Amino acid sequence: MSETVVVVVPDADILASTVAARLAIRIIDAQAVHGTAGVVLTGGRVAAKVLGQLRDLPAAAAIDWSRVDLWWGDERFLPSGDPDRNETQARAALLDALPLDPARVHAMPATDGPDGDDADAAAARYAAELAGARFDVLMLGVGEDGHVASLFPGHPVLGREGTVVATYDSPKPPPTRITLTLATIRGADEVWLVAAGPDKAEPIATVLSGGDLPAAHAQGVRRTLFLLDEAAAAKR
Ligand SMILES: O=C1O[C@H](COP(=O)(O)O)[C@@H](O)[C@H](O)[C@H]1O
Repeated sequence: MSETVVVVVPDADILASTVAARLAIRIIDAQAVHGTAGVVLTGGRVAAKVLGQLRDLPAAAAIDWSRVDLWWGDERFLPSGDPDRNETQARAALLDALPLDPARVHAMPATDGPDGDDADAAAARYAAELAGARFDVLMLGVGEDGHVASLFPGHPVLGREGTVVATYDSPKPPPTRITLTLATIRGADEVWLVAAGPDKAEPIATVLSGGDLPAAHAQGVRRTLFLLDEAAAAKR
């Protein structure tokens, strides 16, 4: 039986530092049990803050970064190095400073990758790469409209089958994106929904009261954590 836990902290800075601390411990524990840790990163403002905090966290010295697999929950389908790519943001905030094994950094393909601007082929390539992967923790930001990854409310992408899919007309730019499906998200051991700020209060309240938004369907096999600041939790 999966449990859902809601944790509220005073503000976005404290949220970022506490999520970073949780993430470090989760990785250390996963490595103790499995030898490796599988982490799914998210894009968005609070995610960048979390990664920045992890960079400066003393406990992160206990992580063997060469045995961490990094994945992404979604990606804006743009050229590699584009500042709007979630990968670029994560590299700048943290990854470039870590002794990672490049073979374990599983960025979603870019438009200048082997499939060019064919987002369907790029999504299929990523699906093949993640087949059989273990996700110890999968982090998600929550959009003002209740989207997670690039799964937008009312969008046909929600009904797509498979593990990774392309979407061509996202309401939030850029329109072409690659995203894990809800089925894949729900295969993670723990799902963490991380949200800060008053713009997130409405969707968080809707989701926690049983409303039908994409974020409401993002649940971990063992645990689902809502990690919120007071502003994001204000209307629940
Ligand atoms: O476009 C995206 O937005 C969401 C939420 O971002 P935020 O800045 O409002 O926190 C993010 O979770 C997703 O990964 C990203 O592609």
